[in-house]
Amino acid sequence: MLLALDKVTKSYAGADGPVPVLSGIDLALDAGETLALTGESGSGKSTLLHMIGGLDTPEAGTIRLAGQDVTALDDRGRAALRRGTVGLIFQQFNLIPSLDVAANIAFQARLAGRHDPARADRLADALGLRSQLRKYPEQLSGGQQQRVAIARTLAAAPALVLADEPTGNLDEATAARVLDQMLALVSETGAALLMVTHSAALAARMGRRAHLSRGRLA
Ligand SMILES: Nc1ncnc2c1ncn2[C@@H]1O[C@H](COP(=O)(O)OP(=O)(O)OP(=O)(O)O)[C@@H](O)[C@H]1O
Repeated sequence: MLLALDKVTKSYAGADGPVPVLSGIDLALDAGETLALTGESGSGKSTLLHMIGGLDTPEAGTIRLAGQDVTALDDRGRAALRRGTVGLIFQQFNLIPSLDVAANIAFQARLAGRHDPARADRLADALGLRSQLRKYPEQLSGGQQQRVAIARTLAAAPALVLADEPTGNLDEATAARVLDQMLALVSETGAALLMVTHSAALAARMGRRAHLSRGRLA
């Protein structure tokens, strides 16, 4: 089992006391599996991804990832997890403004000690970034920046890709093509993919689907 969540619970402070967001989430994901996570705006999808990626901590419950208890790690341990095991693709692309596209794509793979120029090239081609490699993030459109962020994560070949609406800035045809690439790469490396999406068409192409509502997964 690559990822196992056991009774993960989280609430945020509200005006009248704590407001529960996640109420005992159980979830298991094997290497190679792909899961679409759907749910209304505000249902807690990003909160769940942040906790799996070690960016936030649950109040109760445990998250085991690649044999480690994420909830028991200190800041350094969680940073190491993000560097080596998890790839995060968020709605904010967090590209490095002083690096060109090629260097942005290679950045995480280098940190993880897994830079493979051939894989980086292949991803740049597959995601339609070949002619953008010497440009800087500010010279790109939102959709191009999003594709660089996706290429950067996949180039590092993480065991688990966590993606929060990774194709939200792309038109339907480009989104479908980018998902093809994500699915091809995770299948090639045996990674698992957990992707938040509002698109039923994209969700239908994932191996499994889970819906988050009222703090619970169904
Ligand atoms: N740091 C925070 N402090 C207080 N409340 C928060 C915080 N982060 C999230 N929330 C609340 O928790 C709930 C879940 O937020 P979250 O961003 O996880 O939802 P989501 O399903 O990802 O939504 P969307 O689809 O709109 O991105 C929301 O009601 C939000 O207001």
